[in-house]
Amino acid sequence: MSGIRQRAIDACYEQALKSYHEGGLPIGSTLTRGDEIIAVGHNRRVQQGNPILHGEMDCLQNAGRQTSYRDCTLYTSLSPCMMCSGTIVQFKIPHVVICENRSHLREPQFRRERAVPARSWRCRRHRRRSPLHRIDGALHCRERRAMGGRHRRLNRTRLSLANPGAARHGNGMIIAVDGPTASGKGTIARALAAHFGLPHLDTGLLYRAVGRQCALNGGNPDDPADARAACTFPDSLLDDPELRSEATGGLASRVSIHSDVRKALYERQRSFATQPGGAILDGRDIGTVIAPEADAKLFVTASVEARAERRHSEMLEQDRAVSIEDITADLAARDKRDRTRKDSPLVVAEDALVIETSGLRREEAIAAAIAAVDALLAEHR
Ligand SMILES: Nc1ncnc2c1ncn2[C@@H]1O[C@H](COP(=O)(O)OP(=O)(O)OP(=O)(O)O)[C@@H](O)[C@H]1O
Ligand SMILES: Nc1ccn([C@H]2C[C@H](O)[C@@H](COP(=O)(O)O)O2)c(=O)n1
Repeated sequence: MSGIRQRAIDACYEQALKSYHEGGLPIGSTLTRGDEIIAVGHNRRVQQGNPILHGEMDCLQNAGRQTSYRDCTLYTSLSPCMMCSGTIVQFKIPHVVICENRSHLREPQFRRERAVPARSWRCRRHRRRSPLHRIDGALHCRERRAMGGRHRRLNRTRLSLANPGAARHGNGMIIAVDGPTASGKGTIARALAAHFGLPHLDTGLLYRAVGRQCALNGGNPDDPADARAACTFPDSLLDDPELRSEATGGLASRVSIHSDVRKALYERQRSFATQPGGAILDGRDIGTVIAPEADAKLFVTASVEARAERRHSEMLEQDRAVSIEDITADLAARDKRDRTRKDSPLVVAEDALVIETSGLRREEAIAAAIAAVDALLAEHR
């Protein structure tokens, strides 16, 4: 990454941290021209009791009047709000670099429509483009994760400071999404995470990693000792595309019946759920075992037929020929195993809202889930 970009991103972070230490919201911003940092600023809404002093506004104010912003780049530690996006358009700032927007993605459409190029990041080694992290420059995935990670940690802190509802447990808002295979819980959980600005964990992936590791070890997933031994899988396995396959889903369902496996994975899920700033997790036992104190619990479900249809379409898209009958039989077997196992079976938590998605399009299911969470949070207030 070029020197100025690195310095500007570092300056955003330092400004965000400064605000945090002043008791404010940790959001920082930097304005650059060529190789020079013209100004820095940070959110001072709390410190000054000024509702419009966002990080970007503070930075632009500190820069003073500029005859033109044509050759400027505005860096911001978090996705700019409508007011700041409007100012960016008004000042004709041609480039915006968003250091981290997984925690909170705001007004991307507004900026796109008005042709403000928020630069997307591309891995210098894999040439993959990331739609989420918008740290510009030639970064390798790992460097990007480290850069975005520290901004994300601060941004999560921002959520608990900015959203009093989210601080109900002094630990941030927890949303639990449970449901059977292919019910759409992952789709809903990811959309809720973007909407509420929360980090998300797909807990099924952890069980899939155990199942896969067990197979790689040449173990038997039905044997408790073999399954337990597979719990020490390396983190890199979580990136293995094979984890998403139906075969691994079946292995995951088999290893997940063993209490030792569930115990081994408990702490990882629990600490994700209780991290400062809150979290959203999807799985089978989030609302009942992992985070029974969750602020909002959803149980997402759909008929076996609808779920089999969805899986079938997914597979056709991937050019994989499997009959719908085979998929239906596999789903039914996994449902039975997940619902009837002794330890932490898939059940609807008493205080969960059920969302039946069979007749709902994706967007409708997401809208229903957002409305349900809003209703559950309103109940708590
Ligand atoms: N309401 C919906 N209508 C149609 N298709 C949907 C709907 N919700 C999700 N899908 C599609 O169904 C498939 C399964 O959805 P998703 O991965 O969200 O389910 P899941 O419950 O998280 O599955 P898994 O148990 O494998 O983690 C995906 O291809 C998704 O795009
Ligand atoms: N919290 C969880 C998450 C998953 N499992 C098991 C049961 C599932 O069949 C399997 C794969 O999950 P998926 O990726 O399809 O959501 O993992 C569980 O027991 N508890």
